[in-house]
Amino acid sequence: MQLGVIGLGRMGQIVVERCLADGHEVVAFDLDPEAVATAADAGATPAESVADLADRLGDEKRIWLMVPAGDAVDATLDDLDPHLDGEDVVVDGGNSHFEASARRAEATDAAYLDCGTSGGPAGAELGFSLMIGGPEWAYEAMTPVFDAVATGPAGHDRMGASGSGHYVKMVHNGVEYALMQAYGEGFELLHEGRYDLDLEAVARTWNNGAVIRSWLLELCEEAFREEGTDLGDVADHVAGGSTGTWTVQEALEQEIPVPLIYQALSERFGSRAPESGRFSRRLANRLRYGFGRHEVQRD
Ligand SMILES: NC(=O)C1=CN([C@@H]2O[C@H](COP(=O)(O)OP(=O)(O)OC[C@H]3O[C@@H](n4cnc5c(N)ncnc54)[C@H](O)[C@@H]3O)[C@@H](O)[C@H]2O)C=CC1
Ligand SMILES: O=C(CO)[C@H](O)[C@H](O)COP(=O)(O)O
Repeated sequence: MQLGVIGLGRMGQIVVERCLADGHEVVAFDLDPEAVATAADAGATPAESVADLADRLGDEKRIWLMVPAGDAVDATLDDLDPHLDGEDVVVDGGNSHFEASARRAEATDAAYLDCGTSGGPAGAELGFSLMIGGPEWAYEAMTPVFDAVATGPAGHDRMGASGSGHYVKMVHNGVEYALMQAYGEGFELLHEGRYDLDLEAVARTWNNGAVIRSWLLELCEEAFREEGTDLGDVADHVAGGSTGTWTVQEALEQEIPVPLIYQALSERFGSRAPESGRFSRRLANRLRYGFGRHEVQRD
């Protein structure tokens, strides 16, 4: 299949490389010419603009957006819209708000798929987990690409109508916050508690058969191995927070109590006060690098 990819950062380059590796043809565009050159080196056809990318795709265009959520998605769709009709499919693989995705699906002539993407740059080799919302026929049409970008056929599914893919990803991120907070609190107690423990050894032991083993726990093990059992100069400042905020806002609207997710989000906000000093926050800061290659704040 021929696929246009717009947005060639940490995640978009992986979409390009996994599609090329699976035998698909890729046309690539980014505002940053260096990112386009990287995609071209990997085997993609470089495009000079969104319009150029659209021109290089035939009828029944298949386009994947991997730009930052918000204005960049709307700006890209504004440029794409004159080139799209009802036989085309656009996938937004970023972390857009589900209501914005439902609005965009209504507004564009193309079939619009909102695709929550999990696995982060660190999961590039394995492939991603993809949660997709939008028209069934468009999901079917894009399945060869989803097979390539995801871990395989079991790594993606259609969640339901427009918006549902990003809705599921939003809740996924809320769960991610609470899990990070739980590991952070446990390791903080072990770090400050009664025994002089090697936390890498604790994490490694837990990762081998314990009830609480997980990828995030493997990233805890990696963090202690690379930073030391006291996390070295990793600061107690946790960035990010938009998807967790949306999860809490939606839970309030639905009157569903989500105290763990709310608490994890407020811990992030609390970490931004000067000299907050908590170990759990320092581990959360380092884990965001582990799964998302987000910059580690250091003292
Ligand atoms: N990094 C991660 O772990 C994950 C990120 N996401 C989401 O995927 C999306 C992309 O994330 P990253 O690749 O990490 O971001 P990034 O910042 O590494 O890359 C974004 C790319 O989009 C380009 N760009 C920005 N505006 C553009 C425009 N109007 N037209 C063309 N190109 C444009 C930038 O030049 C940059 O190369 C975001 O929505 C993010 O929230 C989703 C899951 C995991
Ligand atoms: O979606 C993700 C992981 O699943 C991305 O890493 C996202 O950037 C996390 O951002 P935040 O910490 O602000 O929620």
